[in-house]
Formats: sequence, structure tokens, C-alpha cells
Amino acid sequence: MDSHDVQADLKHVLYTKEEIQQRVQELAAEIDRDYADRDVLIVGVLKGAVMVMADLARAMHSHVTMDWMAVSSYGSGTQSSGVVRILKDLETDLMGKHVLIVEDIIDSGLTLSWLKANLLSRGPASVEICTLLRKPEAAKVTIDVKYVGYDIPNEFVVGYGLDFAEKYRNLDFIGTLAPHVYE
Ligand SMILES: O=P(O)(O)OC[C@H]1O[C@H](OP(=O)(O)OP(=O)(O)O)[C@H](O)[C@@H]1O
Ligand code: HPA
Ligand SMILES: [Mg+2]
Repeated sequence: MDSHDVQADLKHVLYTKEEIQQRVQELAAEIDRDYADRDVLIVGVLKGAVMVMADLARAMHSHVTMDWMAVSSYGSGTQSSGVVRILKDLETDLMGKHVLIVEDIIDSGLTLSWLKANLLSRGPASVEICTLLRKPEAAKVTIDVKYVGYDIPNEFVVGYGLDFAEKYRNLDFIGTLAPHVYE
């Protein structure tokens, strides 16, 4: 098999480019309404959230500042290790700020639950979460998430920022992997 044929690695498309763009616009409109009277700092969680952060920010009309954090709990596998490491911290002082964490996916919830507690300890005025995808059946902890793009089945997905062993992030759609890729 040609190892450069990305399509051959995919089982099916979950959300097309057009569907994702539409849903991100809707989330941006909702966030704009909720933050109409407040400036918001959106915090993208590297690397997975790069695509959704870029599209969401461009679809928003409110005053927005942006910062990035890198945490990792997955390494190269398909299971969360549960151990969250900060690889890159924020440059912004969160004191008194309205913070919106932007994520590509909530799977076990371990990353976000840890991250939300971490950011709350820095004295912000508020911390909310926006995630494009969430897997309700995979939840190991309960987290309050204000904005969710789609609830999806408990399958490993790639594309639009989401990787498997660092690949597939650049797809403009979201799909599931064929078993031969990870088995
Ligand atoms: O709910 P959880 O089970 O904790 O999983 C979700 C987290 O896992 C992924 O990040 P990853 O650690 O793979 O880093 P990446 O964004 O650089 O791919 C994803 O982007 C979330 O941050
Ligand atoms: O389903 C997933 N795909 C890619 N990265 C992930 N990180 C947590 N869950 C996933
Ligand atoms: Mg990853």
C-alpha cells in the first residue's frame, strides 16, 4: 500500500469541511452574544485546537485576545495516560480576565478537568470551555462545558487538528481511522 495515500487510512468521514465551518460559525455567534459586554481571552490548547481556534476567532466579532497553552496526555497512543504535562504555559496574566478555553476534543475529560482547575487557580473572573467535539461515553470525569460543537461516538477520530501519532492534523474534515492504521 502507498503509505502517502491518506484516504486509504480513513474509515469514514464524520463531519465534512462545510459542516465543520457551519458549526464553528454557530458557536462563534453564541459566544459573541454571551460576551457582548465583556472582553474575552481565548486560550487555545496546542496542538489539536489550532484549526478550531483560528476559525472560531475569525468568525467572532467581539474584542478577542488570544493565548496558547500546550499540554499533553496522549503521547503517540490512542489512550489518555491521565498524566497531564504543561509543555508551554500562557504568557497572559489571567487575573480578572474572562477566559474561554478552546479545545478540539473532550475524550476522557482528564485534560480539561485538570486544565480548568489550573487556570481557575490563577484568579480569572471566569473560565468557560468551548470544544468542537465531545465523547460522552468516554467520560471519566464530569466537566461543565458551555459550548460543544458535536457529541460523537466513542471512536478515535482524526483531522481538523486532531492527530494520530502526529499525523492527519491537516485534514479539513474529521474522520475515523481504518483499523489497519493503529492495530
Ligand atoms: O479528554 P482527554 O481524554 O484528556 O483528551 C483530550 C485531549 O487529548 C488531545 O490532546 P493531546 O494530548 O493528544 O495533544 P495534542 O492536542 O497536541 O494532540 C486533545 O487535543 C485534548 O487536549
Ligand atoms: O479521538 C481522538 N482523536 C485524536 N486525538 C484525541 N485525543 C483524545 N481523543 C482523541
Ligand atoms: Mg493528540
